[in-house]
Amino acid sequence: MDMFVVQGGRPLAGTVRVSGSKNATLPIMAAALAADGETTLENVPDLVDVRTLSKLLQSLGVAVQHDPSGRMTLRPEDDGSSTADYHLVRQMRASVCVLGPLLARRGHACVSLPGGCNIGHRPIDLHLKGLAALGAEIEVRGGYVHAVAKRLRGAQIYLGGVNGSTVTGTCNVMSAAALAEGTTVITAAACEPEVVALARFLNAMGARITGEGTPRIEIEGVQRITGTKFQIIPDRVEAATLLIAAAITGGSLTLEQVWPDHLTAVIEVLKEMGCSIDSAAKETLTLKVERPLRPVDLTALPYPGVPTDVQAQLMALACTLPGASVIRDMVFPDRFMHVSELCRMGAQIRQQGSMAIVNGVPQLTGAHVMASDLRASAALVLAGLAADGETTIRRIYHLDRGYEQLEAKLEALGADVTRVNERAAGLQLRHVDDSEVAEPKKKSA
Ligand SMILES: CC(=O)N[C@H]1[C@@H](OP(=O)(O)OP(=O)(O)OC[C@H]2O[C@@H](n3ccc(=O)[nH]c3=O)[C@H](O)[C@@H]2O)O[C@H](CO)[C@@H](O)[C@@H]1O
Ligand SMILES: C=C(OP(=O)(O)O)C(=O)O
Repeated sequence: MDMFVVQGGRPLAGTVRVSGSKNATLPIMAAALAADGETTLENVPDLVDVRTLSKLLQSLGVAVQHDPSGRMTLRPEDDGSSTADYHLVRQMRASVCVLGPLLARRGHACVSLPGGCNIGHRPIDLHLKGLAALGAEIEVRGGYVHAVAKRLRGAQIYLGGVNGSTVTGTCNVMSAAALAEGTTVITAAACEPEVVALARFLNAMGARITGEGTPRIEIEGVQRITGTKFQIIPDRVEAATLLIAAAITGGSLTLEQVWPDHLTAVIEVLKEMGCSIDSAAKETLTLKVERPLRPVDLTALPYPGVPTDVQAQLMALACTLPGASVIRDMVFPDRFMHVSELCRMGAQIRQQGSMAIVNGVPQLTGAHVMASDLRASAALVLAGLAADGETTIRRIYHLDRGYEQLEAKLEALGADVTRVNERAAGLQLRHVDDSEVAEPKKKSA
């Protein structure tokens, strides 16, 4: 297993290009399964999740090719399996997105209950409710969802749950309804840009969807959809992570190939903290730290609110600002696995239910920490960039699921982040003597 070794204390500076969005790519790849003919996607990031979904789609009879330029072709064949196996599905949440397209295209689907980031309870009841409303017979047996429907029928579907709507649930139901007979109206639909991207992709394939990006999506079913060409949108979560990396190191950064409109809430929070942000140039964002930053009070909410996928990274930043910040997560109220690891680095955080009270400390210190999920990993990297001395972050396989070349991007901005093999480093650590543990190694530059 790999780990990151981060030497903290270097302000980031420079320009970096944002990769294609993981969470837009995955449901779009899954929807390509339901098309006649070949689809070509551009700007597909090279991530473990993308490779896992490629394998899953191949197991379902889709020929997938992804070249280093970011172009991916997907060519579905009619006679593939309709069983999405546990061993692939358990590796990532978004694999559940094959359920709707498989059912709509092949009339039956057998999909393992998904895995994904350990960020709290993640049921798929709303996905199943939506597909059942479209006329599918659904049974959960032996850890698999078994769904059957000769032809789906349009319906009125309310997708609101206790914590808001569901992003991948909206994707699943929308993809299935695209091929249903008659009209479907989804209310309390998720409004995330990734849902909008999927709707536009389906429309480019011949679907008839309106209202995407609002809580009411209307879908007029069509007989067939055909393969198309489509450009994946920039990753707003990666963009936010990089902006916070610049802020936490007191540096400056220009992001290219970014859609600032997708980052309005994050930009507002960073401005409230005191960062200077300029988005005048097209598809570009510049952040500078020109004065001491201030603590904030923020709540992660469904789009257009502050994304839950950026909550951990903002918490890392709050740990370094003098005064008390309050951070809540209303989407995943238990998404605080990063708290204890940040505290290992000297952070002062008190968690009360779905709220964390962060008392900023003058200086985080390097430590051995463990990543628990994708965005928690990113938060630990950011904390490491700001810490005094060396931070080692284990289990970065979580990070590799969703960040393309993060260490290379940070290195290009002047950070010192090295990927090392954990086994080799583990041998070294066993030889660390007591004096080094009592007095952590200081940064070298
Ligand atoms: C691959 C992907 O796109 N993942 C994103 C997607 O996950 P995902 O689509 O899994 O997240 P959801 O939007 O479904 O979850 C939002 C909330 O609804 C609850 N819920 C969800 C489904 C359901 O059937 N019943 C139910 O109660 C969840 O437990 C959670 O509290 O949106 C999340 C919220 O923006 C992001 O953090 C994830 O990065
Ligand atoms: C939680 C995430 O991913 P997933 O839904 O695939 O677990 C994420 O991207 O932050």
